[in-house]
Amino acid sequence: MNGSYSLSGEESQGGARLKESFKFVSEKSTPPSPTHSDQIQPSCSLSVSQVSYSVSERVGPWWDLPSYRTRWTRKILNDVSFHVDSGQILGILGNSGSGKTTLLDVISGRIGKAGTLLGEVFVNGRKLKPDQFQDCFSYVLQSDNLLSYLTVEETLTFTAQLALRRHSAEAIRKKVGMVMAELSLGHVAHSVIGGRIFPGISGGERRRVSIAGQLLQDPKVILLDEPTTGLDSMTANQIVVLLANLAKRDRIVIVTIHQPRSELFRVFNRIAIMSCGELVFCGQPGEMVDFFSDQGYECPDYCNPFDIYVDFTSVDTRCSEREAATFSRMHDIASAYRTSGIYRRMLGRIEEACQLTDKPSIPFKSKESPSGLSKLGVLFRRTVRNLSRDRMGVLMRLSQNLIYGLFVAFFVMKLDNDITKGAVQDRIGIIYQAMGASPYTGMLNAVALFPALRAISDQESKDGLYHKWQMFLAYILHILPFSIISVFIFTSFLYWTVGMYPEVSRFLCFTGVIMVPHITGELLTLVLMGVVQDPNMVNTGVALLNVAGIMVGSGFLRSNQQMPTVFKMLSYLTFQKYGSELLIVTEFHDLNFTCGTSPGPCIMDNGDDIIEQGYPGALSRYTLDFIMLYAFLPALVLLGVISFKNWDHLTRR
Ligand SMILES: Nc1ncnc2c1ncn2[C@@H]1O[C@H](COP(=O)(O)OP(=O)(O)OP(=O)(O)O)[C@@H](O)[C@H]1O
Repeated sequence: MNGSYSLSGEESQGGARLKESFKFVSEKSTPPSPTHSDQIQPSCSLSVSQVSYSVSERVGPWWDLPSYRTRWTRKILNDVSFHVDSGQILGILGNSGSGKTTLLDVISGRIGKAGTLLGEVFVNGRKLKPDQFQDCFSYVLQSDNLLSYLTVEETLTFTAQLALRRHSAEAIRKKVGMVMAELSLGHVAHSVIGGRIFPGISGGERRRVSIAGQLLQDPKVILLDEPTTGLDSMTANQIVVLLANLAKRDRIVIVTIHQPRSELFRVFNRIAIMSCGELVFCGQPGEMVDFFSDQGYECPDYCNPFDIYVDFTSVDTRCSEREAATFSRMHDIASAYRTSGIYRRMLGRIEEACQLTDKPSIPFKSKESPSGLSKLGVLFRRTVRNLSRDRMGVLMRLSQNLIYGLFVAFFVMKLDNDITKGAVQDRIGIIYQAMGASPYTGMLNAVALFPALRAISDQESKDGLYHKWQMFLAYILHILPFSIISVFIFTSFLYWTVGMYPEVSRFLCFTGVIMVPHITGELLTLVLMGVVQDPNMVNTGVALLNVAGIMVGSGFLRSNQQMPTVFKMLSYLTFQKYGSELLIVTEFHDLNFTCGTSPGPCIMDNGDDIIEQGYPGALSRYTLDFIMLYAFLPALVLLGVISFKNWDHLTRR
C-alpha cells in the first residue's frame, strides 16, 4: 500500500499524522507518535478494568416446557478493559448486539441487578462505589426524551432549575446561555422541540438539546449511546465533531457509533471495536491501522476503515460454516490484541492511575440539587406549561365528560316523577352511567399523557435530577384543576338538563361525588403505570377493575343484601359502593313520586322507600360515605408514591 487512503477535506494536525500512519502501515515502520491530547497532563481519567457481565437465560420459549425450564448463562461482556484520559473522545464501534450499550450501562452504573457483574470502574484511579456512578457520569440515551411543547431554552432552564440550587435565576439564565452557545443552539433557543404530529427543531438539534441538558451539570465524563442514529450523514458528522470539541475542553467523551464516515477517523482519539461482548481492539486510530495490517487485514484503498475493521471482527451468523470461520477470525484478532503492545500499554496506564500516591479526587457532577419541595414546584410548572400548550389535549380534557353527558342527556331527555313513566329506573340509569363511566375518562387521560412524562422521568431520575414519585405527584397536582373543571362542566349540563333533584346543594353533592370516580380512574391508571410499562395492559387492568367494582360495589346489578358474604366484604373495598350510595341518597331522598292515572295508592310514593329497600341505613351513613369515598384519593396517591418509589428497585434488570 502506498499511503493512499482517501481522506477528503482539509488535513488537521491529527489528520496529517494519520496520513503518515497509513504510510507506516505499508512500510511497516515505527508506530505513530501520541496525539496532542495525549501530551497534555490529563485532569481526569477513566479506567475500566476486566468488566464482565453475564445473565442467566431460559433456553427456549415458555410453550416449550423442557427447554423453558433449562437455563444457560450468557456472557454479554467478557473481560473488557480500557483507559481514557480527559481531553479524549473514545468511539466504540461494533455490529448490532456486540454489547456497546451494555458496556455504557455498566460504566454509568445503570445495569441493574438481573445479571452478574464483575470488574471495576476507576475514576482518577479511585474505585467507584455503587452509589457514586450516577453522580459521576452523564449519559445521553439513544432516544431523545424531551417535552414537545417547550422551547429549547425552556427545556434547558427547567433542567437547570432541577439540577442547580444555589444558582439565582440570573445565574441559571447565564448557564443555559453558555451551554446553548457551546452546542450552537442559540438560533433555535425560542423554537419548540416539536413532536410526531407537529414540527419543531431538527433531529440533530434535538440531539444537541439532549447533550446540552447533560452539560448543565458540568460532568467530566459524558457517555453517549449512538447519538448519530437516525441522522443524515452530514448532521451525524457534525455531532461527532461537536463531541470531540466538548472532549477537548477537559472532558472524557465516550460514544458508541454505527457506521461513522471515514473523515471521522481523525476526530476520535481512541477507537474501540466490540464483537460478541469482547473488546477486540482499543487504541489510537493510527495504531488501529497498523494493528490490523500486522494481522494481515489491510483496509483496501478508498474504503472506510471503520466499516472494514468492524467487518473483520464481526461474527456472521447466517450459516454455521460462516459463523465458525468468522468467529475464529474474531477470536484470533482479539487474542492478537491481548498480546500486543497496545494492550500492555493500556493496562500499564490503568495500573499507573491506580497506583498514584496523590490521586485527584473523583470529579462529581454539580450536586447542588434543590429541596424536594422546590423540585416538585419546578416539575409542576414544567408539566403545566407543556400540557397547557397542547390545545387539542386541553380541549379534549375539558370536553370529554361533557360529550359523554350529551349522549346521556339526549337519550334520557327529561326525568319524570311518574313511576309508570320510568321515574325510578331512569334516575338509577343515570346514576349508574355517571358512576360507571367517569373512571374511564380519567383513565384515557392518563394513558394519553403520562407515558411521555414517565419516559422522561425514567431518564432524569437516573440522572439524579429527582425521584420518579416526584414526577407522579407533579402530574397529579396538574390534573386537579382540569378534573374539577371538566367534571363541573359535565354535571352542570347533565344535572339541570335532565331535571335531577332541583336543589343547588344536592347538585354540588352530586358533582362532589362524580369528581372522585373520575380522578380515581386517572390515579389508578397512574399507579398501575408505576409497575406496568405497557399502557395497553394498564388500560385493560383499569377497565376490568372498574367493571368488577361497579358489579360488586354499586348494588345496581345485584342488591347488596342478596350478595354472598365474600362479595359483601369486597364491596367495602370499592369506591363504587360509597359513590353509588351517595348518589342514590342525593337524588332520591325526599323525592315524591306519582303513579299516573292508575287507581289506588302508589306502591312507592317517596324516594326514601327506594333508599331503604336497596341501601338500608344509607341516609344515616351519608357523611361517612363521603369520607370513605374521598379517602380513596389520598390512599391511591400513597400507593402511587410507593409503587413509583419501590418498583424500580425490585425490577431493575
Ligand atoms: N438483561 C439482558 N438479558 C438478556 N440479554 C441481554 C440483556 N441485556 C443485553 N442483552 C443482550 O446482549 C447483547 C448486547 O446488547 P447491547 O444492547 O449491549 O448491544 P449493542 O451493541 O448496543 O447493539 P445495538 O448496536 O443494536 O444497539 C444483545 O444480544 C442483547 O440482546
